[in-house]
Amino acid sequence: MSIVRDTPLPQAGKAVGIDTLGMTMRFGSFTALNDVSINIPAGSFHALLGENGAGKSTLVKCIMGFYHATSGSLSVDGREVAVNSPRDAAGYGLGMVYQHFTLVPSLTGAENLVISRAEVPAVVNWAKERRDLEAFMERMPFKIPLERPVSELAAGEKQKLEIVKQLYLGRSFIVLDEPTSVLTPAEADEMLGLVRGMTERGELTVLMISHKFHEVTKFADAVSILRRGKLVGSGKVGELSTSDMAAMMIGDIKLAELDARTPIGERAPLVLTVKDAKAPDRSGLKRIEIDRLSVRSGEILGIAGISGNGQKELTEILAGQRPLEAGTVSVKGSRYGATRPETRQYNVRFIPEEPLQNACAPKMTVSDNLAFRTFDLKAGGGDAIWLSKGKMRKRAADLIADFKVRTASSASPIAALSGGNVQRAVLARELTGDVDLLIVSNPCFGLDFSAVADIRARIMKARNAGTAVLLLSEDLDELLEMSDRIMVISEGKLVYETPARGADIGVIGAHMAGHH
Ligand SMILES: Nc1ncnc2c1ncn2[C@@H]1O[C@H](COP(=O)(O)OP(=O)(O)OP(=O)(O)O)[C@@H](O)[C@H]1O
Repeated sequence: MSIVRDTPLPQAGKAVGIDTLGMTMRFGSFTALNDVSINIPAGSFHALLGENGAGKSTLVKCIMGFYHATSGSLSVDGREVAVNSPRDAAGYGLGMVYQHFTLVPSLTGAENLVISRAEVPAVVNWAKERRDLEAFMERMPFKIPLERPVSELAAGEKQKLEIVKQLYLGRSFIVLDEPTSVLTPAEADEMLGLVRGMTERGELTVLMISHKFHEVTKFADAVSILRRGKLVGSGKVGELSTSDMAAMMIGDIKLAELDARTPIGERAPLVLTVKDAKAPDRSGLKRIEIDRLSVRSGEILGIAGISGNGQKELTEILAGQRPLEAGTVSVKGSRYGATRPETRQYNVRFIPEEPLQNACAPKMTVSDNLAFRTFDLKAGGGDAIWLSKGKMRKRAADLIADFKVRTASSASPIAALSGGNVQRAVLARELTGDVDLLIVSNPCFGLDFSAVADIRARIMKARNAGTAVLLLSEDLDELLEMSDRIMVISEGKLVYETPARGADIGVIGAHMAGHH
C-alpha cells in the first residue's frame, strides 16, 4: 500500500491585492480588452460591470492565466508576476468560482474538498482529513453539511461549498462570476453577506462579475466598468448611482419597454397540452409526472421551481428528447413528437438553457448557427436544393444588427462569443418568423440589463401577437412580470397554480421548497 502523504492545510487566509496594468488582449484583429488598468486592494470587494461582450471574462481569464494577455502585466501585492497558467495563478493565491457548479454530485462535500487538492494522497487517511476539515470549517463563516452528497445540497449550499473549496485550496483572492444566478434572493444575500464579512476582516479579496446592480450597491465597495474592451469608469460604490453605472455600461440608450398585456380572448385556442405524461428523470431513480399542463394562444404560462425539480426533463419531453412511458403531448390538438416537420408545421420554437451546448453547433459560424431553422427552405417556403451562403450571411447580418449580437464577424465560430451574446444569437434565431408556440427556459440568464429588457419586450410582443409561451425560469421576478399564470414544479410534479396577478410570492416560495 502506498504511503499516506498529506498536503498541509492552508493557514488562516490573508487577503492579497492585485493590479492589472495596461492589460490588452487581441483575438486576431479584434481587440477584446484594451489597455485596462484596475487596482483591487487586499481585503476589498470589487465589482466588475459591463454589457454582454464588454470583456469581463477576457480580463478575468488573463488574470487567472487561462489567456496570455497580448500586452500588459499583473501585480500581486505590488509585485509584478508572470501568470502563464491557472496553476501559476493558484500559486499566488488567485482562484475562481464559476457560474455553474463544478462539484462532483455523487460525492460528499468533504470528499469534493479533499479530491480538489493538487496532490491528493494515493490513500486518504479519512480520520485525519475529517479532523483537519473540522478545524478548517471552524474558521469559516459558512456552515455546510460536509457529510452529505453534493446532489442533496440546495443551490445556495453548493455555491457556498464552491467558495469554501477555493478557500480550502488556500486562495485569498477569488473571482466570483455571476455567483448568484442560480440562487434564491435569500440565498444570494446570505452568501454575499458572508463573503463581504471575510473581506472586511482582511481574510479575502473579491472580484465579482455581476449584472445585478442591487448586489453591487449592497455588497461591493468599489466598481470598475468595461465597455467594448475599455475601462470607462471606476470608483467607490457609494459615489456612483445605479444610473451612473448603467450609463457608463451602455451609453445613453433607452431601454426597451414591455408592451401592455392584451387580454386573453375567452376562446383563445389551446396550443400546447400535456396530459398524464410520465417519464423517468435523468437519474432513472425519480419520475416526472405531469397530470395536466396547457397553454393558450396569447398566454404566458410561467413554471417556477428550484433548479433540478424536473424542469430540464419537462423541456426534454417537449423537445422530443425524453420518451414518455405514458401520456401525451399535443400541439393544436394533434399529437406532437417535436420532429423537424412537426416543429415547422406548428411553428414551434424552443430555447433551452445553456444554449451553447443545447442549441448550437459551437464550432460552426455564427451565420451557420443562425440559419439552422431556415437553411433548407426557399424564400417561398419550399425545400431548397442548394445552400445559399450569400443569403445566409445577409440574413445573419440582419439578425445580428436587430438583436445587437456582439461578434467580431458573422464568420466567427459561435463558441467565440461571450455567454450573453450566444444567448442573444439563439434568441434571434428562435424569435424570428411566425411562432405559435415558444418554449423557453431561463431566457435572460447571463444577459445584461438592457438585453433583459429587450428580450422580455420581444417575448411580450410575441404573446400579444398570439404566441403561446411556456416560460420556465428560476427568476421569480421574471415570472411575476411576464406570466399570465404561474405553476410551480416540485419533485417532478406540478403542485400549485395561480394567476400571476396578485400571486403571493410567499406561497409560491413555500411550494417551491416542497411545502404543499
Ligand atoms: N477566444 C476568443 N476568440 C475570439 N473572440 C473572443 C474570444 N473570447 C472572447 N472573444 C470576444 O471578446 C469579446 C469579449 O468577450 P467576453 O467573454 O470577455 O465578454 P463578457 O464581458 O464576459 O460578456 P458576457 O457578459 O456576455 O459574459 C466578445 O466580443 C467575444 O466575442
